[in-house]
Amino acid sequence: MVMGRLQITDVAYFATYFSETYKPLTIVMELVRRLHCEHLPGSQLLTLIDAPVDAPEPPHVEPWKSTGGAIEFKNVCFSYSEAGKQRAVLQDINFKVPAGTTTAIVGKAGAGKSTLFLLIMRLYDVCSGSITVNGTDVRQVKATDLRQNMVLVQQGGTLFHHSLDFNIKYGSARDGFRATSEEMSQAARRARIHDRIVTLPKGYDTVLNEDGFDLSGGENQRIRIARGLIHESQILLLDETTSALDILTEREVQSELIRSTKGKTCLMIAHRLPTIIHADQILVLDEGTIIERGSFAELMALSDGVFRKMWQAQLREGAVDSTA
Ligand SMILES: Nc1ncnc2c1ncn2[C@@H]1O[C@H](COP(=O)(O)OP(=O)(O)OP(=O)(O)O)[C@@H](O)[C@H]1O
Repeated sequence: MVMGRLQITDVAYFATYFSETYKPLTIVMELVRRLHCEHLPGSQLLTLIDAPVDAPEPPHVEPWKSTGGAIEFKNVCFSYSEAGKQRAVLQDINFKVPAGTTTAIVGKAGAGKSTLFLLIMRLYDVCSGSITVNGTDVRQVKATDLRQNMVLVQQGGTLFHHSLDFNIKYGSARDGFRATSEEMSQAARRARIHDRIVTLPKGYDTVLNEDGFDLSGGENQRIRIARGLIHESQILLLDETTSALDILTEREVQSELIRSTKGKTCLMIAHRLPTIIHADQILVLDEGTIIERGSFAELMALSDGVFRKMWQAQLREGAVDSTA
């Protein structure tokens, strides 16, 4: 079953991701955080764990680096195994994300949106069909090589009990913490958190939960956005990234995200629809199938369309302003 190799940063990265959904892994997360932050410098830890990855990998694969960020799903079906039974979650999913474009994914809770990201990152393999990144089937490359080309920023998630500097630069951990202080503050500016950080007595050296500084949910989210922006990857996976922000800040951060992700392939799962107006394509997912697709204007032109109804519902709730 297992053939790959895992580094400490991968453990931390995916434990962070899973800690939201799989509570037992918060224990792993805590362990990693302690190791990472209290005992050794991060750079030394990069090679500390060389443990197997729980994912099947083809033998003897050459190191792989994608030269572009195009993604394609072809006839993808996927089921989770639940109490020994298979439960179908995605059926016959087909879509293309050309390199450098933005695709938004919307749909009800449980529709299967986040599962698409898990499959792209190969945390699970498709049951049938295929997913390619820049033309290469993701099952043909090492998971670590694949993930080197992408970054996931999600709604929840954990920051380290360490300085803000470390927490943001952690986005470049897989590149050997190569990010400079200038790149870090640039990413923080884009995520609209720089101005807040520089008002703190210790600035970027402020240690979270020490130095009298604790983060609000929105600030936490902006630090993680800055961390995501610092990572030099061709593919950005944004899962409800700006949902903890108030509407005004969300708009600001969103427009910065659009600016800073220019040229990168971006997939974003969004609940608040005004944040995805400018996406090149929007996919509407329902119970594991794509029921509508098109640009914002195309979907709004469907008089009885599901997207249009979602928009109108949000308009009534006040989540959409009529001038958006
Ligand atoms: N590890 C798992 N094992 C079994 N079922 C799972 C697992 N993860 C997710 N599911 C189920 O698969 C379905 C799709 O989940 P997914 O998280 O992809 O939906 P989603 O559209 O992202 O939902 P939300 O908007 O609430 O985040 C849901 O019914 C969920 O309960």
